[in-house]
Amino acid sequence: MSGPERDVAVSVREATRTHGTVQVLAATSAEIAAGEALVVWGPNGSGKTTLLRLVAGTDLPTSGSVHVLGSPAFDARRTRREDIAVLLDGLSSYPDLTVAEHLALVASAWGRRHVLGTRPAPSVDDALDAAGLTRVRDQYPGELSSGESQMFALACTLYRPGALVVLDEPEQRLDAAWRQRCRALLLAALDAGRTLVVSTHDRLLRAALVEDRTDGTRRGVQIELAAPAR
Ligand SMILES: Nc1ncnc2c1ncn2[C@@H]1O[C@H](COP(=O)(O)OP(=O)(O)OP(=O)(O)O)[C@@H](O)[C@H]1O
Repeated sequence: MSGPERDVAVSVREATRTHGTVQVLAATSAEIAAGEALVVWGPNGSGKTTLLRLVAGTDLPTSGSVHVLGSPAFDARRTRREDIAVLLDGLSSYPDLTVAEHLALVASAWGRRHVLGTRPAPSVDDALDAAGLTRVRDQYPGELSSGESQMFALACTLYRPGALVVLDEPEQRLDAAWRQRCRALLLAALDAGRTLVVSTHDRLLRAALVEDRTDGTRRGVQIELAAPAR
C-alpha cells in the first residue's frame, strides 16, 4: 500500500542507542504499514536486539524516535498493552503448569480480547498442533528440549492478542522442520493482519517475510544493520 491512506504501524526515524560512549545502534530508519513485516537483518552485535527493544518500548532511543501504533513506543508499551506481543528475552513460565495450561492461562488472562482481528483465536489444542507441540502438551516447561522450549515460547506469544508482534530471532535453537513451522506461523500471523517486527539470521525466514504476495501486495521489508567494529 502507498499514499496518504497508508496506516503506519511502526515508524523508526534516525533512531540511535548509545551506552556510555559506545554507539550500539547507528542512526536507523524504517517504516511499515499495519499488516506488514519488518525484518531486521545483520551480523552478531549489529544492534538487532537493541532496535527491537526500542520498538517493544522496553528501552528508549538516545536520539531520533520510534513510534508504534501511532504513539511513542515507550508509551505504547503500557497504553496499548493488549496490542503488542513481545518475545525478546525468552519466556517466563510456571514450573508446575503444563504446556497446554500455559496457553489456557493466556486465553483466560485476555478474556474476550483473546481474538485476532475478526478471527476468533484457535483452541489451545489447535494452537499446539500448529506449533508442533501436541506431543508435549502435558509436559512441564522444565521437561522440554531447547527447541521445544523455543516453540513453546513462540506459541504462547502468538496465542495472546497483539496487532503488533515483536520477535527476536524466533528461529533460534530450531531444527529445519521446526524452522519451517515457525515460518508458516509467522506467515499466517501476517495473513491474519498482524504487523511483525522480526530479527533473524535465517535466510529462508527473511525471504518468506519480504516476498510479495501472489497478488503483488507487499508482505514486508528488511533493514540491514552494519557489522560492529571488532
Ligand atoms: N547494556 C549494554 N551496555 C553496553 N553495550 C551493550 C549493552 N547492550 C548491548 N550492548 C552492545 O550492543 C551491541 C549490539 O547488541 P545487540 O544485542 O543489539 O546485537 P544483535 O545484533 O542482536 O546481536 P546477535 O545477533 O548476536 O543477537 C553489541 O556489541 C553489544 O555488546
